[in-house]
Amino acid sequence: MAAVRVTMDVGSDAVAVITIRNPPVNALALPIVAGLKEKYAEAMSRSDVKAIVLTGEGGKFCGGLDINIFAAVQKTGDLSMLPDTSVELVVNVIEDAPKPSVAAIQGLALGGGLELAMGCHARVSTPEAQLALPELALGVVPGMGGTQRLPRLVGLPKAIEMLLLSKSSIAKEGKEYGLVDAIASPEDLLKTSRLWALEIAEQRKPWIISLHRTDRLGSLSEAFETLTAGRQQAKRIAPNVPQHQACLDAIEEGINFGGYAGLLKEAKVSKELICSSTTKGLIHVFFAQRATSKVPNVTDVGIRPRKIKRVAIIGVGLMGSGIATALILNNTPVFLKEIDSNLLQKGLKMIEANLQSLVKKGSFTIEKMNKALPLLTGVLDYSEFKNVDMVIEAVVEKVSLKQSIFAEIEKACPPHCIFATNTSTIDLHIVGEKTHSQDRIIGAHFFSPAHVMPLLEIVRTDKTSPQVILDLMTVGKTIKKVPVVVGNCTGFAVNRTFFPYTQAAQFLVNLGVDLFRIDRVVSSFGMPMGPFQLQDVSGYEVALAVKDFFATSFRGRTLESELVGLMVKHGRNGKNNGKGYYIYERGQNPKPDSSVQPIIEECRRRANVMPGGKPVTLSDQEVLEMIFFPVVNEACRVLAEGVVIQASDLDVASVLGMSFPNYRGGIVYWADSVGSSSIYEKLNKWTELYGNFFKPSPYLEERAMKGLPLSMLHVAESPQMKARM
Ligand SMILES: C[C@H](O)CC(=O)SCCNC(=O)CCNC(=O)[C@H](O)C(C)(C)COP(=O)(O)OP(=O)(O)OC[C@H]1O[C@@H](n2cnc3c(N)ncnc32)[C@H](O)[C@@H]1OP(=O)(O)O
Repeated sequence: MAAVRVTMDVGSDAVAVITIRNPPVNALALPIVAGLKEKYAEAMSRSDVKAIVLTGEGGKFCGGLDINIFAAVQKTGDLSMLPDTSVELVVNVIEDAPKPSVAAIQGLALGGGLELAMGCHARVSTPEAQLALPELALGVVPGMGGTQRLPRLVGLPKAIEMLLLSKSSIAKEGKEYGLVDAIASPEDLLKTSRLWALEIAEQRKPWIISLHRTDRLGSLSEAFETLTAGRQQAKRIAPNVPQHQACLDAIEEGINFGGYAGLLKEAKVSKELICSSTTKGLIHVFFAQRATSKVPNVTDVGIRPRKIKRVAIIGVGLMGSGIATALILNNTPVFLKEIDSNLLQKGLKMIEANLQSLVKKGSFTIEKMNKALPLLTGVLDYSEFKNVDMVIEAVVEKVSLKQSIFAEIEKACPPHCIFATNTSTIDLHIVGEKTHSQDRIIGAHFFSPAHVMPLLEIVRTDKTSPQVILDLMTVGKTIKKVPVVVGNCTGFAVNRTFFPYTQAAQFLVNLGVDLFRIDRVVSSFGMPMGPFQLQDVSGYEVALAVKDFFATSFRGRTLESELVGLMVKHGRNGKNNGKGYYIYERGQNPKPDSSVQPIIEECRRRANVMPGGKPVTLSDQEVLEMIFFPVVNEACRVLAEGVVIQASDLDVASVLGMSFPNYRGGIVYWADSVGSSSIYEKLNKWTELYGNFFKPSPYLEERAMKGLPLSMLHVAESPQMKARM
């Protein structure tokens, strides 16, 4: 029997339980949509069926429409491949049926899954089930009536909040604001749902059609006020993508002309969005992110992750405290080691502050914080290390210090213990040079702030054992990070790819381009902040500490600038001391500081790179390209050297580690949308003008010459290439 199917069981109580079976998340694939129609038709025709309970197999209700359908439509441009799940399925088959349906929700009801449930006449759920309409995060709008039914069930303000932020709720909260009608334990879920469905059929409970409700919408003027606020919020949080405004358009249509008109508008905007470049980028990132968990010779060789019960962290600075926060929040006991009790206390305070800020933001409850804190134990020596399964070293980027720490922990820890380093740049072979445990050495490169940023770059050497890689991937997932496995080189995948980003920006300043204009251009492109504000925020020490590693490793293609050194010399330390390129005042947005201009002038005089001593004139587009094309060029080297397993890993890493705009699909995907030959030509032009920093790599040159995408790692084996040869 095929795994993907819909089944129906009719009980002696005259309730038909219709079950979606499509592991792992019961996505609405085409056979499921067809199966639902078929089983509903059967249930309607059978005289022994009075009511229906709709549910999903394996503890999950439904993860939404099968996103592969979107990918197929985008590939072919054939919109007719999209099933009409809104009117044909939810309205005609479920909502307007002569027999009532109750959704029995467990695990999750996301996107089309929640929309199916909202089309039912009532919803019963287990308390912790996750409910959300995350379609906007995929670049589409809910297409099965979510824009209409959610506001009618939970009220407009809550619906707009859930939609614009793709925010999920757990069912017991959903019950409070009307999304769910009853909560039941997993054991009682079906029993309660069957009873509820029968009671509707027998008119002992109301037969509610959500699409027809208006009681939660408020007055017209209230609704328009909420919509206007929603539109302003959308402009702020999603300025470069269309789906947020489109979603509000569909809601507005429903408020003006009724739910059914709203459904038609929703269907129209859904179709308009699906083949847009931003939606394609977001869907690419969705699948690319899932692909990172498949690592050849690690996840496909039958080994199982070992349990990591206790972790030790060495060095409780900014990174160490962030990593510790992430671990304890996810129930892993942590030993924190520092060299003296002052530093230790400082670190413990930082962790407490991290937790408090998460509570303040509403990400965690005080109870959870109070449960997490006792999982921390501060230590000043290695005596507790005999009981740990993993050590994460997070001290300053100093080779000799790291080497001696690794030699010490080799003696102090049990033989199975994993030795991870959070270095962001140093070659792992060098870090572990003084040990005999090369197979246990691995990079656990977190991004700052480590308890917030989602990427975990897992760096393996040719000696790291698959078991150790798998264990760290599992720890990463446990603490809700996205682990991307990369190879060992200076800067690894992310910092290596992006080192030209800052250098190019500084070079542009030396060429006479306004520093704050550069930041504005880069932010408008979609980065959360420009390169100079980023430098302010991440601290100048980092920039100064890693500069030489890059200069040594990538000799001949780095650009020196004295800007950061001069800033420090003039008493500026970035956000740390409130004075960087910007001024930082408590409770206020950073303001460009015009008094930085003399420092910039001094830097320009020293660099002396302006042609004829005059500032160059560049368009915003040229500024953007001169910053990002060198990054693409380095990404090509990363691909050529096999630092990442597949090009899409670098897309995910750039989005999650550098906040490259996800709707542009990641650095390689974006570069392919620009075209390898155009990037190559521009880089060649700048090489002639400004030198080898811009020189196209052989990988880029080859693809540009052959007109191939950069994401195609193996040219000779590609079918396109063969077809051309
Ligand atoms: C018309 C409608 O309005 C439009 C829609 O419904 S659009 C879809 C809306 N739904 C979503 O956005 C949910 C997307 N999925 C997720 O967020 C997460 O996968 C999840 C929370 C469901 C599960 O997360 P997790 O347990 O970490 O597992 P994860 O690795 O992400 O997914 C497991 C597998 O299910 C697949 N999957 C998850 N949701 C899917 C979906 N909606 N369609 C197709 N495949 C899906 C993943 O691609 C992955 O496949 P793989 O094993 O072959 O790589």
